[in-house]
Amino acid sequence: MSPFDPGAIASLQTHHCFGGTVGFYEHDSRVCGCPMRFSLYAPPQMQQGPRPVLYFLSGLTCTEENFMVKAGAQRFAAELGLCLVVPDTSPRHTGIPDEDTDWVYGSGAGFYLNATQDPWKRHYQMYSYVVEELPILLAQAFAVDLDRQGIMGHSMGGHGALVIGLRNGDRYRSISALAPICHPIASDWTRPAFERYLGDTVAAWKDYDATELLKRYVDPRPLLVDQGLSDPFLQDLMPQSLAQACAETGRSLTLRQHPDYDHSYYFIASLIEDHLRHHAQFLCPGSLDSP
Ligand SMILES: N[C@@H](CCC(=O)N[C@@H](CS)C(=O)NCC(=O)O)C(=O)O
Repeated sequence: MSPFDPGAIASLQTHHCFGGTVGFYEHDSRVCGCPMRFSLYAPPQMQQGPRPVLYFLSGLTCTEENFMVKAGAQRFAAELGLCLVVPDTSPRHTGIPDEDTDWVYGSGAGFYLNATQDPWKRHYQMYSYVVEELPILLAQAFAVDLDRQGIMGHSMGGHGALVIGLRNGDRYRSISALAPICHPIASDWTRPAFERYLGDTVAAWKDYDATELLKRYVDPRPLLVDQGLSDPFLQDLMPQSLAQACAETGRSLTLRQHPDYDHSYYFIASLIEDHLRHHAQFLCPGSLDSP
């Protein structure tokens, strides 16, 4: 049996939506050593055969539900034939002391990395969960085409999408982010989580920092990033660090900065269509031909 064999999944609820289905699921994760939840939008085209998968990684405090309820992405996923998958943002109910006490680490704050430090390392393995275990699970249960995967995310999830996408050029054809945490090891807001999960070795932190990773991974996939200029977290998100790293390494980056938009799902809902169309260019080019 594969170490990433996800076992059986339980369907918690399903809802018909734009001709397809929004579903919420739970399974016993071997990688995280606890039950994990995710949501999935199956577009109507999935009834005819495998469709590309576009992951959305959510931000701090979110579950697998926020994006499905608030972003309004299903309308465009149904048009483009994209399967949307939204994992939870961390393991939960693991029994780790203080797991629920602070919103920037522990529950809802897995930072999409593999913790190496006690007490987190036994469960907080979100990087391997998203990259390895979840796709295998999906392929067992749904008509998904794992040769066509894209990844996007918001805030902490934007950080996750950039890091996971950059480090896995062979797995993800397309990457985008909304208000991503671009340089987490340089911010007093996010560095404490890295210290807890990864210890005090800066080299280990750099494996999960998009600005640092851009210097390591050179490939032609362009990045799309949107950022609101009335975002209260702007100072800690550091899009300028990402832009500078892209400029220095020749990476194609479309960084769109929007006056008046904040950090909320109102911002995400306003721009999500552009992100799905960005990914569709690479995941299902034919879908953009129709008017
Ligand atoms: N700490 C604040 C802010 C948390 C926050 O803004 N989280 C963002 C991601 S960084 C989010 O998407 N929240 C969920 C939502 O708006 O539905 C809170 O708990 O309300």
